[in-house]
Amino acid sequence: MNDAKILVVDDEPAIVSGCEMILSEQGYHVETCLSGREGLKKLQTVPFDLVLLDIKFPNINGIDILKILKQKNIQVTAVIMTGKGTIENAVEAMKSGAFDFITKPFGEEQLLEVITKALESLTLIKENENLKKQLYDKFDFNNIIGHTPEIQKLFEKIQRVAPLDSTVLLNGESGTGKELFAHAIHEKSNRSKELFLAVDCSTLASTIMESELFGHVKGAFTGADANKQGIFETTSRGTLFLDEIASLDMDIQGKLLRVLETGEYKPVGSSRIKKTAARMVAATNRDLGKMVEKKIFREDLFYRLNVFPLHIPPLRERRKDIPEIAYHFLKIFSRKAHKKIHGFSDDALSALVNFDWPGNVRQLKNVVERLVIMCDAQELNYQSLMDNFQTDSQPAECSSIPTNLEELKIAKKSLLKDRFGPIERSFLRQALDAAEGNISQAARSVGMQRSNFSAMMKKHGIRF
Ligand SMILES: Nc1ncnc2c1ncn2[C@@H]1O[C@H](COP(=O)(O)OP(=O)(O)OP(=O)(O)O)[C@@H](O)[C@H]1O
Repeated sequence: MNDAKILVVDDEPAIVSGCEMILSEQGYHVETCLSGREGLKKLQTVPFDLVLLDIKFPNINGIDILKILKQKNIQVTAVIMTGKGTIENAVEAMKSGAFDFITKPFGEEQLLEVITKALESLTLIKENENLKKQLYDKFDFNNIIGHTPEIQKLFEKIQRVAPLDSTVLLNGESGTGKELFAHAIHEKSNRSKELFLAVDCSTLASTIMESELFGHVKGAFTGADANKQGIFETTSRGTLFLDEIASLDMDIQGKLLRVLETGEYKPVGSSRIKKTAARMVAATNRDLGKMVEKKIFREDLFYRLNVFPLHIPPLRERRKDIPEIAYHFLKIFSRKAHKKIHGFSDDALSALVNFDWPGNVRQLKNVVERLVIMCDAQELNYQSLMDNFQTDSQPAECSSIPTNLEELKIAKKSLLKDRFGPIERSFLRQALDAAEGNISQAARSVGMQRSNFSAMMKKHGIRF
């Protein structure tokens, strides 16, 4: 938000001109006032994104200014400048709605850090407001939601590969949307009028899998009392989505390779060759390259599948998509439940953005669904979110059994984080509630340094 409009209000000319210089150099539009009254007047007449406000003026103090702005419903993010030893005032200012404070004297780095943090939070608040406005009229159903460059690049690649017959290999953690993207490939291809069939390769035993995929003839095995058409034949000229391809055993891998190379296969028990024109899209949450190295996945099949690999990043690597996805599901589930919920509170949305989502979009979807079911208010707030995170504490997803010490350590760390995160958040909330929002007091009451306590708050997206 480098085009943000910032007002600097202080009666010390050196501070005003110093801040003006540093902030203008970053591209911000800066205006200045040398008295509290002048600053207040300006804030009431001109819209600013942020005000950097001294706490002490001869006629009016910064806290009074904040209170007047609040009464008049003037929205501006405030960062308060305080002198040494006036920490209590700073806390009061935060309670009156200031986003943060900075203690004088401060350096360029400190100033820019606090301003960047405040503006980042403002961006999220504005986005929340926009999404609330759009909630009941804009989103399209059944969409793949995502505007981050990572997802936009994926869309672009899908546009290019969809009309071709090339095999696509989707890779991504569980719940990132692999099936949704596979479907999008089908929809954007010339086969969109044909069938899209999804097969989860991990659910069927290999003996059944072969006959499921390729069909069988009467008498091929005990119980085969009639000819049966396989999935390839059913798919015909459509798209076959092979999910969890890493679960296929070596024998079927060989048969699949033949289909990919020649389009030919034999039903179980038959010597007659059949041909398929199905397009294949495969998906896995495992590292097939590593499986090849360990000789548990065929190298030739890997290269055949890997013609056009698409990686879907986990949600924690595209956090900017979280608000829009959360609102997308809010719209779907509130309609379903016949509830008119206006949106998420800012701190609830911030917590959603900061959570790591080990179960990715699927987990976010489940949390929002549960929130909507439980919600009797017009807004989904932080507390209801916390309550629902706690009931969401099912074992964190561990996509595969670790195969070495390093992987084991990573899995352990991630499980600990998933279990511990909600407890840590509730711990902070409890201390803050008991201290009526006074951060220093809350930190003291639990035996922590204020700086560590606020760092932990920041990690969980808690603002006071
Ligand atoms: N970008 C997105 N926008 C909207 N919904 C999404 C998005 N990504 C995933 N979803 C939804 O999240 C859920 C999980 O997605 P999907 O089943 O495609 O994930 P997956 O990667 O195939 O999971 P798994 O590996 O466990 O099979 C689905 O309900 C899907 O519709």
